[in-house]
Amino acid sequence: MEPLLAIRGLNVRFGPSERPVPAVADVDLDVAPQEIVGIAGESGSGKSTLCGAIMRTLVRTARVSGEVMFSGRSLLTLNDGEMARLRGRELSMVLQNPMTSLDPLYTIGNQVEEVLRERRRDGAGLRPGGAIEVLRRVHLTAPELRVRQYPHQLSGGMRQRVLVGMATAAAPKLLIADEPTTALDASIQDEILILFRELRETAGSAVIIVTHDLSAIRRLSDRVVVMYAGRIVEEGPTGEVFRAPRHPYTRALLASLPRIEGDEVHLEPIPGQVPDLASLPPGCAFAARCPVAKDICRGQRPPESVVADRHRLFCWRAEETA
Ligand SMILES: Nc1ncnc2c1ncn2[C@@H]1O[C@H](COP(=O)(O)OP(=O)(O)OP(=O)(O)O)[C@@H](O)[C@H]1O
Repeated sequence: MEPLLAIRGLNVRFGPSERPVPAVADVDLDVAPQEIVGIAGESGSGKSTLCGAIMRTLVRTARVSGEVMFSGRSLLTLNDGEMARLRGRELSMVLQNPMTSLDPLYTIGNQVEEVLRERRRDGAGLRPGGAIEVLRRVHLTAPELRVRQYPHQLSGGMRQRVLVGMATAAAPKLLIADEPTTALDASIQDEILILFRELRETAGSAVIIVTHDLSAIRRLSDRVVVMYAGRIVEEGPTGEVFRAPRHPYTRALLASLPRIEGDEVHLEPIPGQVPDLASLPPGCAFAARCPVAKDICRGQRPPESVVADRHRLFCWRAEETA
């Protein structure tokens, strides 16, 4: 099947060209229509930068090169007007902080209606019911009241529901959700994640979800992409990667999840620190922390190994980790 999103050779660099910070390096990634892809990795691994490059929100702060094909169009070369038309319609983003994504001066109803108006302008046949119906679909309580309220009158969980509702109403081909539940209570996180699944069912959307919460990725996504120091280190079907992770970094990341055995909680933090992107070693960026690294890992960048259908990793020890 033709991918909905096809990224090739994507590089994003911040900072001066003499001392660039390669926040995303040589990323190739496909997302199929209606697929849910989870992106995992420690803080600073380039997850948000990757999303920003797709949405083209970094053009003024970073140097972006490579190719991002979305639904047959090259996003990095579209003009600003064309990109603005895609955003919020075919391509939507839900961010961590729902307060900054909603306008404090307009009621919730006004803001949802605006999305619906744009859709009608695009000729979309919408179900009747308007904003109240949109809010009901994301299980917001008392939607008749909420449409008359302002963002500050809602809790964080309610605001995030509103944003997911607006994204659902826009029925984008691709929704990018960057840490969409981090600011929320644990009890609400699951409900928001379920909404992303519903978005796929009802609107046929594909979803890229970035999160520190590996268990959310396990429950929600079809495929998982693990990033380290700006590069993809492993990518594969979620069940397979969680059952049998191949990259030593993926293994370490999964081992760092809390495990409950009897009355005890076990977790093994990953020793060492994330490297400074401005002065990366020549080989594998994880080598300094890797329990199975050998000389070649420190000297040369590992090649891609395809270990199963759509399951690949970048590791000199790929054969031994089977
Ligand atoms: N505007 C910027 N200018 C300079 N460096 C930046 C900028 N934005 C991000 N970076 C750097 O790029 C690297 C990747 O950051 P990014 O936010 O993409 O990581 P992340 O994996 O999303 O982290 P987190 O999980 O904490 O959100 C970091 O080292 C960060 O310091």
